[in-house]
Amino acid sequence: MTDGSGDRAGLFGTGLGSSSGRPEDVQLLDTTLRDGEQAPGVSLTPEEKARIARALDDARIDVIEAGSAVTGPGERETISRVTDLDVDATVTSFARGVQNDIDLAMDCGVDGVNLVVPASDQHIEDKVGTTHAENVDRTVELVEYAKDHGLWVEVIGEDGSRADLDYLEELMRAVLEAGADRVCYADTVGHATPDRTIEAVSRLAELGPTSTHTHDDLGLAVTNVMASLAAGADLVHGTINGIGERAGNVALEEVAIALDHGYGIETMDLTKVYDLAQLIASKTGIPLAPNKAVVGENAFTHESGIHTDGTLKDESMYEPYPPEKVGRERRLALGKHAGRAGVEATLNEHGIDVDEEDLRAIVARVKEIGERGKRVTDADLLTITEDVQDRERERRVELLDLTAVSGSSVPTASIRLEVDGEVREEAATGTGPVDAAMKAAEAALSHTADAQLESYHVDAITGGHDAVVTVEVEMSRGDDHVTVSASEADITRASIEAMVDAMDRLVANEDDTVIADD
Ligand SMILES: CC(=O)SCCNC(=O)CCNC(=O)[C@H](O)C(C)(C)COP(=O)(O)OP(=O)(O)OC[C@H]1O[C@@H](n2cnc3c(N)ncnc32)[C@H](O)[C@@H]1OP(=O)(O)O
Ligand SMILES: CC(C)C(=O)C(=O)O
Repeated sequence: MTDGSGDRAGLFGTGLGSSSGRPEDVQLLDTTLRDGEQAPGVSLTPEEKARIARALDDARIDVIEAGSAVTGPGERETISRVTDLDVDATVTSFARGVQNDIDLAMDCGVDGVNLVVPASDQHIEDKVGTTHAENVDRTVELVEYAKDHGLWVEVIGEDGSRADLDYLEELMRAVLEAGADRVCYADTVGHATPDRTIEAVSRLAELGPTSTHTHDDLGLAVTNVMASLAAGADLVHGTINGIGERAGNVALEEVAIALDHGYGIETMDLTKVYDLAQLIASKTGIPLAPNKAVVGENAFTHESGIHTDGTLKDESMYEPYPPEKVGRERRLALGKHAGRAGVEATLNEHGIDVDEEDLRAIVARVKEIGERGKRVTDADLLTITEDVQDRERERRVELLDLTAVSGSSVPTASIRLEVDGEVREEAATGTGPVDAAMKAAEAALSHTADAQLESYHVDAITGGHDAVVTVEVEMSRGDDHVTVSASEADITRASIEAMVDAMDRLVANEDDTVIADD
């Protein structure tokens, strides 16, 4: 579907995605394992890099920059693990304008190098301490050396966006003549405007195949990629989730969806994007902002009554593209901005019909809770509805007792539950007391085996080490989903209360035999 602008005539009037000679075939270079890993505090193990590289390859990324071989022996081991995978993508290593960096990259078995040389006066004179002429000569020699060793070579002019453009052009012309496969325009400090980007990239693209490497310091990373493509670049460097130095690199998933949706240009397999984003967030420890485009938790969640009502009438009413396109699902949430349509639809999902009068009362109560700044879970909604309809809730799963022990020995927990009048006891160990308790609860409820924990969130409501925490869980059983929250000073107890409550809600309408012990 290409319905973003409805206009394939072009970006900035240049004809991106049209038949005007601008690239329709755009390739992606993922540098999550190199520039992404340069985000402070991130260090991926060989196993993690291999797993991420495999996932990037499955998502049809064209080039994987697996790291900087010069960094050290540990990094070389991780790069070698990636090259051992024998993926379809071209696997490269960063290398400075130093022969030893190229040799170390080759020792890791890479297909190519991203040869990074200074391009701006500041980088040439003050950082590397060379001259403009010597920089050209040295880079040409290194390109010839790398090509003689059978490598794919991309020459990156570091700080290219602040370079003198005549010099940048001279440098890049020389390296292409020396056999480099492509050159790369680098907005190293994320300083460029789209106009500057178009000016620089169009000059390089006249010389030969040109890549673009943008950073988000001004929030212009995606715009500058689009400007680069419009100016003739045909390969985009970026990272999944936009992680990287300082404010990060351009997020490849944002580039990929913008090209697909806006211009009908296909790049990576978009259906793999969400799983990739989760993998990178969990392995790097850099969480996704809820409002992050494409992969943020809220990207396809609708709370406002007007939006929810519109979405229920036509799914595309408040979405630029369907969530399934990027491997996601649409969700409706309840809170202060809820309206009748959304509340009624959520109740119907739980098999509950309400009349107009009850619905009005339920909506008012939902808004009241929302106004207190609380997320309104399914369990909150069901409790409100029972109250409004004057119905007693008969619990089928109840927590009787919970003990969790942690410290210098292996965390252990034991749990006692009552399920349809029958007492069940289980114990388990885990990575921490919450994990141990959740495992014990899962074991005690294993007769309801098909229930899955879909998500688990913790928020501290008050500050300090005696803070009250709210745990929100989402559980599913077949097609049924339920969200439940519980607040306690004890995080283990809050987790188990939420989980047990969710199970109780999921089996509420089931036949007695479903959770009977066998
Ligand atoms: C914009 C970017 O993302 S660039 C990539 C950043 N990535 C990294 O820095 C990878 C991790 N880095 C490292 O492990 C180390 O910095 C190493 C191994 C590369 C170098 O370590 P050291 O020898 O201790 O040098 P140090 O880190 O202090 O300084 C960097 C050196 O690289 C040189 N250098 C920087 N860029 C380039 C370049 N493009 N070409 C050649 N040399 C360069 C600097 O001039 C400096 O050399 P000097 O010590 O002779 O002045
Ligand atoms: C090494 C280069 C490509 C880089 O990361 C940058 O310029 O930001």
